[in-house]
Amino acid sequence: MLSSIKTKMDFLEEGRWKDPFDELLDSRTKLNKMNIVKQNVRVPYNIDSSVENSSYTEIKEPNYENEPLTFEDCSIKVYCPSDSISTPCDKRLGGTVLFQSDLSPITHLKLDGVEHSRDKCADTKETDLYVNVDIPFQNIIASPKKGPNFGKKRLSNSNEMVTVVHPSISLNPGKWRKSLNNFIRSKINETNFTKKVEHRSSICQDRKSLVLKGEHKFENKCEEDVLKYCHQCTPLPFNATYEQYKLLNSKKIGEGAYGEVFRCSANQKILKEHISDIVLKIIPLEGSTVINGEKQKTFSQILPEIIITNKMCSLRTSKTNSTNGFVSIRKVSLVKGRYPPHFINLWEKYDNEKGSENDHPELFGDNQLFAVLELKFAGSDMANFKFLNSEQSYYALKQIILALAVGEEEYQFEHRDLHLGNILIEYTNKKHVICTFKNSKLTVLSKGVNVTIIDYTLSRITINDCCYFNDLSRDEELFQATGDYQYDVYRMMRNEVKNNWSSFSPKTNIIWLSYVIVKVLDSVKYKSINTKVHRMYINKIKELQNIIMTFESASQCANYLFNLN
Ligand SMILES: Nc1ncnc2c1ncn2[C@@H]1O[C@H](COP(=O)(O)OP(=O)(O)OP(=O)(O)O)[C@@H](O)[C@H]1O
Repeated sequence: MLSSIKTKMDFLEEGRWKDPFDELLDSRTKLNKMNIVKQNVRVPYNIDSSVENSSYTEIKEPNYENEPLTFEDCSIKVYCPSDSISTPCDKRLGGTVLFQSDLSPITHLKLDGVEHSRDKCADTKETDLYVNVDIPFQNIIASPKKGPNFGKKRLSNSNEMVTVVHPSISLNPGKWRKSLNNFIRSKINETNFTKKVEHRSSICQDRKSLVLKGEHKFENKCEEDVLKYCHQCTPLPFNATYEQYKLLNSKKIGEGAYGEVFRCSANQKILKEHISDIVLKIIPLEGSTVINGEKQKTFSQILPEIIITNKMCSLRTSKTNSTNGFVSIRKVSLVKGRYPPHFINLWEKYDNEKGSENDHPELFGDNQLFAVLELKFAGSDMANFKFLNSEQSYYALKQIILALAVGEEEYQFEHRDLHLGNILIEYTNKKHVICTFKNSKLTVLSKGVNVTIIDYTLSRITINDCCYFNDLSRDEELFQATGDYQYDVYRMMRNEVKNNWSSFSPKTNIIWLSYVIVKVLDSVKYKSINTKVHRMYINKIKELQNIIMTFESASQCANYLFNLN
């Protein structure tokens, strides 16, 4: 089949592949160049899990010779007028790791240098699993033991903050920024860490986030807007809003650099709306307490996540273009107060069983604000899901392509961080997954699985001529990591958008699809691989792999896969 595709392509005259959508893209590019479209461009309010705003202009070169480096020395500071930034805080992918780059993906510091030590991972059996860790921070304490609580800030019995230290580093694809941040924190004793952290805005702070102003002064009324999205006038008391008896079968299921994620069923007698299985993503806001090594998100940084999540969810009921492929949000709340004890118990249980990389939520005080995103539970991430065989993963892939295509059509959506941790899979009894694409009803076989895309930290959308995006143009460290195709993808995206992150460049979705295809072929888990059907669909996926980069958008790819014009 592949050879026939190739042959066809060889003989087609130029432009033959273009459909009306391509033409639209062409003219959009022209219009963009002429500065006619997108007069109102909002650069992201997206923040991500690892970076945040900085508000400096100076780039300070550390004085290596005369004095020890400090956190301040290590930070490249970039002026950013108001809003924030973000970063991919990726998901845990379970695989191993490694930044083989000489430069720290976060700090731009040369990781192998000062003392030429190679800190080998003590906690892994793989002999070549190491990262050069000569970070030029002083006061590094390498503990000989690694416990489950390594690297975290905790309250000691005497109520003093202590840091548990661990000796080695192991950075996974996925939430790499979080991992490295934790690693650095854990290598620094508490006194110095606390002192230094007060004087920095982030370990990895050189990403700017701009707001190119549109018609209304969005950034000045972000708190108001967040409250509006919450349908509230003031923050609600945290404990009373999420009382234990309202939630059944609660469990912590995940964590990000900012958020803690709990799963529970709403008690139907208490909550009228019927959603049986919900996820609470709890994100501290606006406080001065540094948490998980990062400053807390601001209203202006959380707002885009709320807006994009809402918009992508609204595609479920949209007419011309609809899909269930983006996570469903039930509501969002702004709450205030200490972390409720039942959530603390769940946090500790998770920590004991799995080991948390996050700080203990007891750190939060009485006046702490939190955004609580109530999402529908959507399964486990693709890196941890075990597919029956490649037929199932092939149809999961088709669902992803369709969801992205629908997002492109409706909102000029680009996900821009579609690693396996941001693709959730759950079992379904429904035979088909249905969507509407450019007014046509399309049906994909589910083969027993349903796919949901989450985490819009780096995403880009256009709503009413306002573009929300995350300006990665100064985010050098994001483009320096190596060790997994995921990190090449960030560089490929940068080339594609020519570092103009506001532009609609749906090819980025294609680049991420090429990554997903590679993972489906090479690293996702399968129950059964010695079957004819598995081999057959592996070949089909390989055929798709061979042509995927010829498409300019997920939309164009969907046209091809579904034989549309
Ligand atoms: N709707 C959901 N259903 C099931 N699991 C979820 C859902 N949302 C989040 N999770 C789980 O929680 C984890 C953390 O969620 P998420 O990535 O949204 O947090 P985050 O704080 O944005 O992370 P980061 O910013 O560090 O990337 C996910 O990797 C996933 O395992």
